[in-house]
Amino acid sequence: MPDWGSHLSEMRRRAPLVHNITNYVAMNVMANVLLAAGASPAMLHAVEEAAEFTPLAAALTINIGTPSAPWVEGMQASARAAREAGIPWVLDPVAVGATAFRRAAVARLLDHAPAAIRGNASEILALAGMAARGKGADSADPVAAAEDAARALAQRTGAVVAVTGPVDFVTDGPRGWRVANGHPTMPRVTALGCSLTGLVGAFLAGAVDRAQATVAALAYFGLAGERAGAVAAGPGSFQVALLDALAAITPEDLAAGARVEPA
Ligand SMILES: Nc1ncnc2c1ncn2[C@@H]1O[C@H](COP(=O)(O)OP(=O)(O)O)[C@@H](O)[C@H]1O
Ligand SMILES: Cc1ncsc1CCOP(=O)(O)O
Ligand SMILES: [Mg+2]
Repeated sequence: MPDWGSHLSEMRRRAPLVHNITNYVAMNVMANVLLAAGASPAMLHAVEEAAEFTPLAAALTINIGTPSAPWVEGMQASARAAREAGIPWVLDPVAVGATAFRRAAVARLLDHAPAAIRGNASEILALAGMAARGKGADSADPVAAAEDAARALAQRTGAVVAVTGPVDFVTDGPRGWRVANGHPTMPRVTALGCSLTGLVGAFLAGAVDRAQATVAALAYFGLAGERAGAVAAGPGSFQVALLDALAAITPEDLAAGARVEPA
């Protein structure tokens, strides 16, 4: 079994600058999650500067949570710049099944070869062209229903595909893993999926095995959720406790606490 903790120690050694083009809802918590983990976030989206900034970063994440036409042009330019610079970038297709505008934006972004795609089951099903029961940014499909779609999407795009939920599923096409770490309060706090996408970016910076780095990021975030859930009185204090847990977890904690099985 891989040493999932080694990915955390390597990420903290690099302390990667992660360029995030993300949504209004997630900006603050996503930046705090990255800082608590040991990475360095920068949230920039203006079409006038995004692509100029991307090559300064070790990873890029693109989240379509609150898009508009100028934002989408900045996303496209940064995705192109990341590919040209050989920088891994992660797509978070928030509510991609909800509108034609989101589907068109994502279709263009996939032309720029994301290293990874992280979404909930309804988003991954929709992205793979399957029937999906998403409810805005939330999922109404079980992760298990999206596993085949995730494998097909990974084969089609060459990206690592992570489907998150009660038990996460990660695949690069041929290989697969299930990550059982997590807590039921997590879906009750907004932008934690977005924040996890940022963490995937941080773990992918410099990673050799991008699929295993993605698994490690999901296990780390889920383990932090378990520790937060053990002390929090509700969703409000959960978010604060989650930041504390992310900062406190050591590579040894992750190696011992990761609940990952081959799929
Ligand atoms: N019911 C659940 N039980 C435990 N962990 C969960 C549950 N739902 C989501 N998570 C965890 O919450 C985080 C965010 O995932 P998710 O809610 O699927 O993303 P999104 O917010 O994009 O829909 C992930 O770490 C995932 O494993
Ligand atoms: C509620 C909402 N609306 C547009 S973006 C957003 C946040 C979604 O965050 P997550 O996908 O991590 O739950
Ligand atoms: Mg989401």
